[in-house]
Amino acid sequence: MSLVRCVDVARTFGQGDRAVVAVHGCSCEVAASARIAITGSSGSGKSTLLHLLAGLEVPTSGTVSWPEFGTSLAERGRDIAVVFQGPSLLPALDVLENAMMAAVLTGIDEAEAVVRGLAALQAVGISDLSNQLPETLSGGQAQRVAVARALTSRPRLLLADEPTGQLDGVTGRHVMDVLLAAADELGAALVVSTHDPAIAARLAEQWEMRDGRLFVPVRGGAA
Ligand SMILES: Nc1ncnc2c1ncn2[C@@H]1O[C@H](COP(=O)(O)OP(=O)(O)OP(=O)(O)O)[C@@H](O)[C@H]1O
Repeated sequence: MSLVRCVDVARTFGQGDRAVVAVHGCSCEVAASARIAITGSSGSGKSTLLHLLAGLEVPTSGTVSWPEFGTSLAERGRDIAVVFQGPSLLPALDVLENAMMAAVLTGIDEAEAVVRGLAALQAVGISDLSNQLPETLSGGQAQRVAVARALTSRPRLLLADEPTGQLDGVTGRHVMDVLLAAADELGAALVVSTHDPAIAARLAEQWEMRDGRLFVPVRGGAA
């Protein structure tokens, strides 16, 4: 069962002489139980591919489909969660409100969203920070809130863009522990883009982006 199917997908930014082809003719599928690392150097197209898988970028050509999810953005929003690269917390909301946000936006009532938010903050190890504002958090703490937020909608597809990129080794490993445990508990697919070979090695499949082209190893064989 595939959650996402990309067929000959390309994404170009800009036009004419300034056009940058971030992703070239990429075909791939994400299975329901997948654990995938997308590796590659800076600028190779990892974030663009992740955003295409999430439906946050529209392909310039080719098709992206989500056979198991609804066709509307709202329906997909219930099943797909993204941990973004870089700061993504809303500064006026406290940690719990930020964590609840994904659940609230998918129509979960507030009392249930609070329960889910607190459970997610506990899972990432920062429930004691619930009432603090993002400006008081370290980078590692903020990233854990971003992970907690992604969990509160109980997604079936969890996409994380360099979730450990700004973190020290210990904190990064803990964030990966949380993502892997959450994916197992939710029964979700997990796709993580990363520069870090040690992080990539924790996922069952390694996909590589090189200059916008995707290389997916053949199962049980050579790349
Ligand atoms: N919105 C945009 N407008 C113009 N160019 C873009 C845009 N987004 C990405 N690009 C370009 O597309 C290419 C791929 O970028 P992308 O961010 O997907 O790579 P990446 O592998 O995720 O890089 P990094 O590891 O540094 O985050 C780069 O040349 C980048 O400059």
